[in-house]
Amino acid sequence: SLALAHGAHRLGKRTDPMMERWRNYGLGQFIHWGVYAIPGGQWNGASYGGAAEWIRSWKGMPKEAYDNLYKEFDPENYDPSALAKQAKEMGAKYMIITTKHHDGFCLWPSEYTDYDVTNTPYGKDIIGPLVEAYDAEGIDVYLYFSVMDWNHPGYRSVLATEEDRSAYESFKEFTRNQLLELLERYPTTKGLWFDGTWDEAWKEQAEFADNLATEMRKKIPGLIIGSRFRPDDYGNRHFDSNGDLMGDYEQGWERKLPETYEDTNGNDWDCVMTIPENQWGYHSDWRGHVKTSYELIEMLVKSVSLDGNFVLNFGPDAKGDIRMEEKKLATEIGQWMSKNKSAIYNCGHIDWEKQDWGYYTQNRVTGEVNMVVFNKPINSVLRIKTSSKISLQKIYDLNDATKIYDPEEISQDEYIIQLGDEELAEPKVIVIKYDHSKGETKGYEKAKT
Ligand SMILES: C[C@@H]1N[C@@H](c2nc3ccccc3[nH]2)[C@H](O)[C@@H]1O
Repeated sequence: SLALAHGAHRLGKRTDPMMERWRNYGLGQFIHWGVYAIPGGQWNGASYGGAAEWIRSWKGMPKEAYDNLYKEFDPENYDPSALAKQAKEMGAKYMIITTKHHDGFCLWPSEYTDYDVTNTPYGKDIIGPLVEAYDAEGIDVYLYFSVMDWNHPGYRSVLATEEDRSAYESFKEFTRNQLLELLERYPTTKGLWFDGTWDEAWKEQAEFADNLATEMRKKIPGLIIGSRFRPDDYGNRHFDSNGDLMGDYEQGWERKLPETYEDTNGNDWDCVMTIPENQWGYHSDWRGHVKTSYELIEMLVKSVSLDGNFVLNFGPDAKGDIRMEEKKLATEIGQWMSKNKSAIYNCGHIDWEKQDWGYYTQNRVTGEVNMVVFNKPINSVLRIKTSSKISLQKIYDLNDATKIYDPEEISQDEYIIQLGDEELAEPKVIVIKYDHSKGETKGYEKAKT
């Protein structure tokens, strides 16, 4: 393998308590909020077809107009504790808030730029009260930070000239200052979620990024930083030139999910997901498919079944209100979570053969296996193929203690259980207690073919 000065500094998963806590969250909330919520995807009577937080890049949005929107930022309905309570009700264990998106507008009072909340009619820190409110609800806070910053004069996507390079040095110093400032102001932050690090200019900054990550972890020991921050010595990102993950978890699943455990390379990972097809910031005109609570619950369960966390995005509007569709989904997901959280929190992958009826999650504390059933077969029979040499002790409906399932062994390590006749009204969790006692099997002979 290549000798890298700034590649992966650790092989395999982090095993410290802060990362164990992260690994066991299951469900998180993303919040995308900024001045892009003011136009909300519309300008001059036209609707932007892209992601609302990218409207500045749209030819229908004059840059001058966008860059003055901050003078209108005055979210009179902003209510951090209401947001935190809603997240609690949904069952989120952590929250990621955009401190600064690609446009460079800072939701905290930054010493290093005037393009921040202090120069808006609102005039106050947005981030601080949100951190306090979520901490008070026991929901861990992570800070989203976009390295790409369209507002900073020193920002470059490519370093073509000497002028670019000297300007970019001032941008790097600015970036370091802002990150250290955020950790200083919000020391209960558990980690940083970096974005906007795909530019060629940044891919040349292996040493700078590596040193900055080290410096940030000196300020907050154990700080959790994903794979989207650092480039390696050769400009490779997420995975270094030896194919090793750089960062504490893989941050590559944006609006998509791995299909199999192999797709995860056995790493920790998160999936960040929008409710519409592709809107992170508030867009007043959601086009196309808006996901239902069952679709989102299936994505959550699938993520946990493959050892990942599922982070669902909310985009408050210009006044700071959460739109009706998001409120409804938070409530519906919360209703399911309130009855089935033991199949999500502290759970992860088990290498039993995936079945069509749904997903397995294994509780890392109790060892119990959860069958999360989404698809009831036409014959109401659920097939269970376990790993070898285990014996099933008890199979029961998580939400109906009177419902015990009697497994019928149909071949080596293969069983079936019979569901009742009733239709599934919602994803059903069936719990399997098992142990490794030498299960006596009927000594099935494999067919000789
Ligand atoms: C988490 C998501 N990442 C940002 C983003 N910018 C992109 C540019 C190109 C392709 C995908 C992108 N996602 C989105 O604006 C959102 O913040």
